[in-house]
Amino acid sequence: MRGSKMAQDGNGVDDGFVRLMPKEFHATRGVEDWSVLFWGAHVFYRTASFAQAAEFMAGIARAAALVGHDPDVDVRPEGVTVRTFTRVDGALSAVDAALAAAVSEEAHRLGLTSDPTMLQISGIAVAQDANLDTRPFWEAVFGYRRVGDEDLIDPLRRGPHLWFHELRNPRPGRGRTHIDLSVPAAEAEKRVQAAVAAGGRIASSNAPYWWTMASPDNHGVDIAGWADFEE
Ligand SMILES: C[C@H](O)[C@H](O)[C@H]1CNC2=NC(N)=NC(=O)C2=N1
Repeated sequence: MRGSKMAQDGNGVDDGFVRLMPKEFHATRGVEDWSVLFWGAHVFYRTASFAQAAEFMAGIARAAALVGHDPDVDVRPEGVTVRTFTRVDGALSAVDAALAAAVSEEAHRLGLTSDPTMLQISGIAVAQDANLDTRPFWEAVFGYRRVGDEDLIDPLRRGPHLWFHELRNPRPGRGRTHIDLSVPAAEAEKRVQAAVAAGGRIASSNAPYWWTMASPDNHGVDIAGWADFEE
């Protein structure tokens, strides 16, 4: 599958850890609230206030200290998003499952509930001619760093990543860049249907792994659920 992004794109980086595939991650007890998207395992818990989000943040910090692995955390008054990964390309290991379970325990202690419909990772896919390398330009413009041969990422993992792929046959009516959206597997098709209801079109379907969508004026968006089922 084209989608074995994370497997292939450890990109020669063998950090000597035992990779936990998404299917194995999901088989771990206590991580039921989590989804595996591009760049790691993610969860979103709703909070009633910023103060409650901060209280949860303190619990997350305790969980991280206990497990010995630090997550990325996005704190908003509406809720808290947590991401864990082991390798820079988002590949997981057992420690991510342990941290995920510990974070969920803290959330449940506070009575928080997760909402997977709030999870998504967006990226910009840039097509380039086979013998052209435009990565240095994009690296300079964004101030991004390389991960493997195909991706550039925000060093603090905030903005969308850039993915470089070869421009295959010219595709009139579709530009040289498209948007990638990685969502929980259970959300992908709903998102496709919502996009169609809003005037979009399915240009090609690789259901349930990914759909290539076109906006009413032919901008491309790929909606991907595959990261959540990789075995
Ligand atoms: C829809 C499809 O899953 C996406 O276009 C994938 C394909 N493979 C990919 N591979 C890499 N390395 N980065 C990506 O962002 C990416 N996106």
